[in-house]
Amino acid sequence: AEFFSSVYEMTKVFGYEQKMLLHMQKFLADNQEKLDFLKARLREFENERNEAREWGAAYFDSPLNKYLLNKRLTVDWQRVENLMETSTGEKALNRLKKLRNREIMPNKGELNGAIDGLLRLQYVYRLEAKDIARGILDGVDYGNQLNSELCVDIAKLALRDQHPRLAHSWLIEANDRLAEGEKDKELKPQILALLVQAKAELKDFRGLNDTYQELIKIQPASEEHAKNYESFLKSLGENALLNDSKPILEHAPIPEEGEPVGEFQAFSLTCSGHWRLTPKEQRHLRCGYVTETHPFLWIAPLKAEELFQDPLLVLYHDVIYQSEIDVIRELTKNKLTRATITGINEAVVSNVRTSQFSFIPATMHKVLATIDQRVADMTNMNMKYAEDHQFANYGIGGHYGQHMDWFHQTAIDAGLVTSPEMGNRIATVLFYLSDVAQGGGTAFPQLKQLLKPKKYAAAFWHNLHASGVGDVRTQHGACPIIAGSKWVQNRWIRENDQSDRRPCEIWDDSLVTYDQILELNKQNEAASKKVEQNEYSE
Ligand SMILES: O=C(O)CCC(=O)C(=O)O
Ligand SMILES: [Fe+2]
Repeated sequence: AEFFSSVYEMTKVFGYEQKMLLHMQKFLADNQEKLDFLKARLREFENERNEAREWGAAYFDSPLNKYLLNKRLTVDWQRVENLMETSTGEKALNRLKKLRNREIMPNKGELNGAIDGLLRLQYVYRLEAKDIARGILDGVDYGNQLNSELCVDIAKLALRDQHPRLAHSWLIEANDRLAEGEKDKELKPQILALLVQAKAELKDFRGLNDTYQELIKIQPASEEHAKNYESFLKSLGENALLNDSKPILEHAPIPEEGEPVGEFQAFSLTCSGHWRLTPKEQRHLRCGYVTETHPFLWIAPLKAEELFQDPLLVLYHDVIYQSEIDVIRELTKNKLTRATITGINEAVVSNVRTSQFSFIPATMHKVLATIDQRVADMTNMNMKYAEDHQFANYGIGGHYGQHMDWFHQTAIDAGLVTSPEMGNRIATVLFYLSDVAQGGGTAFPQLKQLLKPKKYAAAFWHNLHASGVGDVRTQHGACPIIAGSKWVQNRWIRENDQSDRRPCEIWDDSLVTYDQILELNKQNEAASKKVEQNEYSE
């Protein structure tokens, strides 16, 4: 059902839960009625016995009493037994079960998916477990509390997904949140055992030892713990620095200028706003009205905001209307499916892209054709070779990791690209069909740009160099949603028939220095001379 990847699905499920509540109420009412009846019988029987006791031995002298006792022990008790035997509220229970077994309902795997989403939010936005457990997400208080058991569940997944820092912070939180009751007494050794594991991965050997000692104090007989500890000591070998104590930070420090940074890390730093352009770097960027591309624009100019010049990245404001969005919502109703990414041999469902999407051809509705005319005005491109309109909805925690929109040759060769004859994706127009309450921006790590979704706006960028080579600087992704629901529309424009719109060049404009371009020209000249010579020699 993949319900966690879309708020749209989540509202449906939420509606079903309302019905489940009603069935549970019915179940309770039926059972209450039964219990009330049984209680009344119990009191009746007790009264009769008390009366008998008052009579003493004389009780059995009365033939009437004999009869009453017999009647009770046969018919009345039989009735009670029968009633006790029947399962009450079965109908309500079956209805409840049926609802929960619906396709759309979340399953255990999706519970993990929801925790994954939460961990992603924590990692990307550098949130603290302490705050999340109190219901505070990036400064906004949602007022819910996570108990110790839930914190342990989250920690387990964090450990499994190689986030020992996050696991560590969730375990500390779980420990702080232990309550008095029996249930939480069982949790304590579990928490300590997991802490030992996390501390081992974080190489906090001193802390590990201390935690282990605490663990065997409350669970001395556990062979499993002892075995884990043994094998851990062995793996450390000679160099076990058991006195090494390390303060454990919940998040890795922000990398310094020039330090190597992983791609997902760079994407995350852009999402969280830690990577951004300085005012000086942005000084040459302009905002303005665009009127040149179509005479109609003299009446209704486009509002353009330049975000980057090379590669070109522009944000257009107010380029789609509520009436159009209403049509789109109607067109995509019940058509969304879990998004996939292009894998090695096939499209695959992946945690890298958790959203729901649908492709709709422009011929489906005249509104889509109108939008395309506007896209042509915005981009000065020929829309004849554009893909179908793609609509996507992201739920809480939903995201799309860093990627390039253009196709790698390997994907084309493997036959994974639809209509490869239309060429590569020369440009993208990404419409924002909703605002997003918190998070959910579009991040371009290489350009240090974070676009906050703004309803009715659209981002436009070139994916390819003028030579047709894919431009790696256009790498981007959808940051995870903290709160709200995000709707976007993608227009992917292909290379075909654009030569009069964006003339191609033989050099690759990723070669930023002029010297490099001259060098490439020289090579090209030499190569073409060689071709000429070959032609003459034939
Ligand atoms: O939703 C976003 O912000 C970006 C989506 C995206 O990059 C894509 O669908 O290719
Ligand atoms: Fe994209």
